Amino acid sequence: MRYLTAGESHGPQLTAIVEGVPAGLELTAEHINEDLARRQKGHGRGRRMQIETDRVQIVGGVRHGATLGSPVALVVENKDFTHWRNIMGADHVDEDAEVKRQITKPRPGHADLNGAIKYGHRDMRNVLERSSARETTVRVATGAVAKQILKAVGVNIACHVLEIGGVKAEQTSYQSLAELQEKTEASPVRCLDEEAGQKMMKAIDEAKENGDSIGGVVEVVVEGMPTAVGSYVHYDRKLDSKLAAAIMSINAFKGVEIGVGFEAARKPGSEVHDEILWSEEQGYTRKTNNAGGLEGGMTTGMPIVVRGVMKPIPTLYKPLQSVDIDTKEPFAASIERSDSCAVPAAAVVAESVIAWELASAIVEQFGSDRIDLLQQNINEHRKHAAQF
Ligand SMILES: Cc1cc2nc3c(=O)[nH]c(=O)nc-3n(C[C@H](O)[C@H](O)[C@H](O)COP(=O)(O)O)c2cc1C
Ligand SMILES: C=C(O[C@@H]1CC(C(=O)O)=C[C@@H](OP(=O)(O)O)[C@H]1O)C(=O)O
Repeated sequence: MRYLTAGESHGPQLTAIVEGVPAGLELTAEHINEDLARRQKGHGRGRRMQIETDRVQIVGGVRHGATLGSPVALVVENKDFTHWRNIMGADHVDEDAEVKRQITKPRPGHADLNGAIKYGHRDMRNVLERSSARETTVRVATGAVAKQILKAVGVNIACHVLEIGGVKAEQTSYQSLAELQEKTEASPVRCLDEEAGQKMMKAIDEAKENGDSIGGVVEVVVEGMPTAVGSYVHYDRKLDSKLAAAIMSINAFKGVEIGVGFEAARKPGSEVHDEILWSEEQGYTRKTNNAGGLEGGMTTGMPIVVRGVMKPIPTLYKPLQSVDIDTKEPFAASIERSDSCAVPAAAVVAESVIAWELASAIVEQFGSDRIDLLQQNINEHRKHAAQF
């Protein structure tokens, strides 16, 4: 499967075209809207989220709640566009100098300066409109399609927040993914540990009061993946490399860990590698899951555990120093609105991009035209792996 997205943050809409979705998959706007709403939530979001109520329009590839096998086209409208119609000039040319006023002051931590140099834009609005994380809206929509594929083959996925601004969740254990989902959905910071969640909210409020911003760590957990999905034979077919790239593709994400991740550097091999067990009922299992469900670029059948670190939001009310590209004079940027922390929202984005990679790997390995054949192939594969 593959997809492309198009659209600017303050343009009329975001669009995604998703190709290779098997025919016969149950898919409605409701499935997607649920995740779009989850992405909008979270303590620390700015005023833009009060303007938008993200809803998808499925404009291709689906009839009467099921996919056709043709490209699935998804649209999410930017309500804020009504305020930006003239500035964006998406459908007309406006010669009014005030309307076309250029952004010549690059914001540290954003794509502004590098993007302007790369594409030769003297007006950095031409960069920031597309580099904005507004695009994650349609990536969550494509992730919701992927989640329908995962659901059809018995794979469940959830996300939660482990850390914000140095406040760590102490209590991170849960009985089931359903419990994890339910509890974190009720938390304003998507954190399982209520007490830590309160402290995280306080940290966000304090950062905001100080004109600052904070980042954090999110975790995605996946259960029910068949064993031996992915490959070890080529760098670009290793599933762990695809998951890492997916996390790193999210705006503001600066690091990724799978399983024990960086902790592996501080432990001996005997405490890192997951010993192999076999039983009549369960087939092959592992004593531990330090590998986070991946070995040799393939799934082990144990839960997949991926974490990502998000840097603090770069646009600050407390201005950072930069240089005007026209005058070359230094200036301290002031801003109108921004999120002060988007870690809870970014957790949903992380869940979506991981869902996409896993569903793609499944479709690639087990066939792609019809969801019923895909289900049959996976059932066969599960039997093969258990009896192996
Ligand atoms: C859900 C989400 C919301 C974000 N909101 C903002 C924001 O309001 N203000 C801002 O400056 N950056 C925000 N960012 C981060 C920037 O988009 C990001 O730092 C920027 O595009 C530069 O990319 P890089 O940090 O990956 O290098 C957000 C990121 C995500 C994932
Ligand atoms: C619009 C979203 O996030 C935006 C991401 C973003 C950025 O620079 O990445 C900047 C802000 O946009 P604005 O400048 O319009 O307030 C956020 O609101 C969204 O998540 O849907």
